[in-house]
Amino acid sequence: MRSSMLRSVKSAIARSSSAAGAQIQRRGYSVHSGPERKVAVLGAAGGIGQPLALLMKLNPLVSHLSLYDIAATPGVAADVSHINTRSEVKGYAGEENIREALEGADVVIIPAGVPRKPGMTRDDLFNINAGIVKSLCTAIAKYCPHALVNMISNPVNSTVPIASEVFKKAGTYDEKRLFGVTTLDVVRAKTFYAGKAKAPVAEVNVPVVGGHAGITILPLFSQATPQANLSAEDITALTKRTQDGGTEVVEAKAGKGSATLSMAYAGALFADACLKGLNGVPDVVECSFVQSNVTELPFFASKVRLGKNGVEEVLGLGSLSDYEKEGLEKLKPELKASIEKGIKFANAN
Ligand SMILES: NC(=O)c1ccc[n+]([C@@H]2O[C@H](COP(=O)([O-])OP(=O)(O)OC[C@H]3O[C@@H](n4cnc5c(N)ncnc54)[C@H](O)[C@@H]3O)[C@@H](O)[C@H]2O)c1
Ligand SMILES: O=C(O)C[C@H](O)C(=O)O
Repeated sequence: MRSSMLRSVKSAIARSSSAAGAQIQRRGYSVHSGPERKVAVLGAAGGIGQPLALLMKLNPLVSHLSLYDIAATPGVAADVSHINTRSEVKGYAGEENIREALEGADVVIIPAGVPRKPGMTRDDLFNINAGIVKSLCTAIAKYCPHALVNMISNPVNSTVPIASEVFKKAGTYDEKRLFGVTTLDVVRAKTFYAGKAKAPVAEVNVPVVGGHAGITILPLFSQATPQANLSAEDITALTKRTQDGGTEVVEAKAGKGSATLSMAYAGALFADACLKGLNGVPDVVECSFVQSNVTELPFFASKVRLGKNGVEEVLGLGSLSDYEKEGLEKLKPELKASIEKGIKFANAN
C-alpha cells in the first residue's frame, strides 16, 4: 500500500517536472545545463539590470552570475541568489571590484547608463553613456578580453563603435565578439505584426535590420512569417510603431525611464542565444548590430549566425520590398553619423 503510494507520488513529481521543463522550453530557454558559463551584468542594479539578473538566474546555461554596478548590487545579488536554480550569484559594487566581477566571464551584458526622458532622443544620452561604456569596455579588455559583449546601453548606434575602438586600442578587438542588442526591436516587430496579421505570436518571425534608433530601425515585414496579406498602410503603420516603440514606452512612463521589463526579456533572449552558440548548438540565428559588410556602413544590424566564437556568419538582407529599399537608403546617413560620432569620441578621449 505504502509503496504504491510512493510510486504514484514519484510519478506525479516526474510529470510535474517534465511539465516545468516543457514550460521553460516554451519560454525560449534551453533545458540542458551544458558546460560552466559565467555571465556578468554591468549595471545590474538598474531598471533593466534587476529583471535581467532574475531572467539570467532562471537560465540553466549559466553556472556563475556576476552582478556589477556602482552601488546597490549586494542587495540585488542576495535577493536573486535565493532562487533555487543552477547558477551561483555574486554581487560586486564599485570600480574597485570590477576585476573580480569580470574575470572568467564568457558573456558580458551591459545595461549601464542613463535612460531617456520624454522629449529626448537616444543620442541625447551620448554625453553621459559614452564615458560609462568606454570605462566598462576598458575593464573588459583587461579582465575578460575573450568574452562576448552584449551592448544594451544607448545610443547603441554609437556605443558599439565606441566599444570596438576601446578594444582596438587595447589590442583585444575581435569583431566576432561584439554585439549591439537590437532584440527588443525584433520582439516589438513580432508582437505588433502578430496583432495586425491575427497570427499566433509564438509562430511569428520578423527580421529587423539597420540600427537601434528611430528610422535606423528597419523591420522587414516583407520577410515576416507567417505571411499575411497586409495593406501598404498597415505595413507603414507597423514600421512606424516598431521604430517608435521605445518612445511609446518613454512617454507612457512619463519621466520614470524607458523600457526595462521588455528589454530585460529581450536581453535575456539574446544572451541565451550567445550561450547556445558558445555551447555549439547549431543554427542559432538572431538579429544584432555588429561589424558588417552587408552595406557600406562598418556596423549594421542584420541576422547573425552565432557559434562557438561568437559571430559565425553575418547574413545578408535577402530581398527587400521597394518600401524597405527606400527605408534602407534613408537610414544610412543617420546611422553613419552615429557610428562616426562614437569612433570620434573613443579616439579623442
Ligand atoms: N538596446 C536597447 O534596446 C535598450 C532598451 C532599453 C534601454 N536601453 C538603455 O539601457 C540603459 C539602461 O537603462 P535602465 O532603464 O536600466 O537605466 P537605470 O538608470 O534604471 O539603470 C542603469 C544602471 O546603470 C548603473 N551605472 C551607471 N554607471 C555605471 C557604471 N560606470 N558602471 C556600472 N553601472 C553603472 C546605474 O547605477 C544604474 O543602476 C540606458 O542607456 C537605456 O537607454 C537600451
Ligand atoms: O527608447 C529608449 O530610449 C530605450 C530603448 O532603446 C528602447 O528601444 O526601448
